[in-house]
Amino acid sequence: MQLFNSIIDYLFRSAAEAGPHDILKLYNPKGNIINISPRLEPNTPTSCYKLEVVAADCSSVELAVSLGFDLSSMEKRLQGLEKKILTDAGETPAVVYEMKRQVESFREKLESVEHLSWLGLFKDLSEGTQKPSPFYHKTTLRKTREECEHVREKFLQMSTLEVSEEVRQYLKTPTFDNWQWEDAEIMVLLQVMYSDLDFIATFNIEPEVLQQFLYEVYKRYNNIPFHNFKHCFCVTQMMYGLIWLTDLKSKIDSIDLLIMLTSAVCHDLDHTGYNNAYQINARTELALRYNDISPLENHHCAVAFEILEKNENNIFRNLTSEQYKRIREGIIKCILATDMTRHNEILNRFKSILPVFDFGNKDHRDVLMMITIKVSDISNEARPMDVAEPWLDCLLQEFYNQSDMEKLEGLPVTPFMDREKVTKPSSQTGFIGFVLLPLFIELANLFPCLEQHIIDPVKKALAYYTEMEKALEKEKLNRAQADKTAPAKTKDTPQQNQQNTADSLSEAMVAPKPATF
Ligand SMILES: Nc1nc2c(ncn2[C@@H]2O[C@H](COP(=O)(O)O)[C@@H](O)[C@H]2O)c(=O)[nH]1
Ligand SMILES: [Zn+2]
Repeated sequence: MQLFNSIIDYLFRSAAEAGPHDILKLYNPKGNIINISPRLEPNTPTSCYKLEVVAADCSSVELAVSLGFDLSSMEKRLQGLEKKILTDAGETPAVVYEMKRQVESFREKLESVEHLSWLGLFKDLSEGTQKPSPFYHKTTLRKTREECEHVREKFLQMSTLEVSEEVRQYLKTPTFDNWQWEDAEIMVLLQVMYSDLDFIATFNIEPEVLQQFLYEVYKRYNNIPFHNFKHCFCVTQMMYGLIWLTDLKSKIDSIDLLIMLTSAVCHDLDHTGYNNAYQINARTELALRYNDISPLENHHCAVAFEILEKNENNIFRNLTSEQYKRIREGIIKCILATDMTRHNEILNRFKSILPVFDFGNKDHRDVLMMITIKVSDISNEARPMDVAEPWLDCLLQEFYNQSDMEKLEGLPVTPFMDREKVTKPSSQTGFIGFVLLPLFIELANLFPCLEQHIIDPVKKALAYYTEMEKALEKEKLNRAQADKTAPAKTKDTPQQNQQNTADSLSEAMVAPKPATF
């Protein structure tokens, strides 16, 4: 029976992707908690059990240490006391019931997600604001007023300075290194883009209005690892680079270019660090508002137009209503196109028109604009390795945060975000090979000059991560073999393990073989 119970426990843990110390709660169709046991009635599609994972073990040693007492042993003592009183007095006194209620309520508090952060079981919150806690969507997500004011002041001071010709040219290339620039400087660089594409003169955009618009945009990007203001800048800067590299100015009109650049600026406004799958599964306010249809992208777009609604931020305020209508329609199309679930649909549309592509055809231009924002959005790997790799770290940090939260909340865990399944190389080889390159190659089919700028570096990145993946696999095999052949051998220390992996990696990196596509 003991063995049976363990197997059942194991099965439920595996199904829920719960860790060995997580608490599993099983509810019957009426919503009552029931025991997980071999005697459970089979469920049916109309009478489902609900399985909930709570990632805290109230009987764990760590918890007892952090609380200063052991909740489980307290419960046992209470049970013993209750038994004794019952035998002595014949009935359980009210005070015991009250104590039991208090212990139960405390246990419930401990098990709820909101309270795990202060226990420090999952994250050291003293790490500082650079690394947000996994609970950042509930706490530190928004920028503070002081932070915004400080950046605004700096930006306004800097915006009167002349940006050198050297920087202006560098800004037009995909090799641009965003990590060298702080947020106020980034705002100046965005201003330069509007200016050097002649938008200020063509659309009569007052400098103060552009500054106010950029400031509002800055404010509405959150302090999260990846989808932050620096990501907004990188996507916009890649879009800007593509416009120059392909000489789009000579092929399409300024309004389309203005749509493309502004869409990139606004495309992830107020991202909370949790993707659409999470929004939908967690039934967030956004998913409810947008009926599960691209909730994030709809929100980014709505926030953009909310900003533009205010006259003092409205960079399009001197345009005719016809022009405004066209811009609004274009921005909505572009931002909605960044939902990756539409990737194949948009790519296939582009592929079908490529053989007859006509810059004079509005439908063709619309698809091209969607493709360029998509390329810009996922273009980190087209940048030099020392610029791209930190972005991957940021992305994985955000992914892991989401999957941790999904586990805590008992939601389906997004597989490509699971820290137990995804590594840096495994994340990139699949993404580059199946998503990024096929998309980039099609854009380069229309503009062959892009080959050296965006395809070559991406191929290098793929080769790099393919080798890294092989090295990690090799290291894993070596370790498994060593464990098998020398079971009595003392285990490597974490430092030794790290050294072994580093040795395998450097061995593999010396002569990377080009990957095949
Ligand atoms: N594994 C990787 N996934 C990536 C990378 N760059 C982007 N992405 C994924 O695409 C979406 C882009 O859309 P966004 O509008 O949300 O920015 C992003 O969320 C990731 O899921 C990458 O280098 N590797
Ligand atoms: Zn993005």
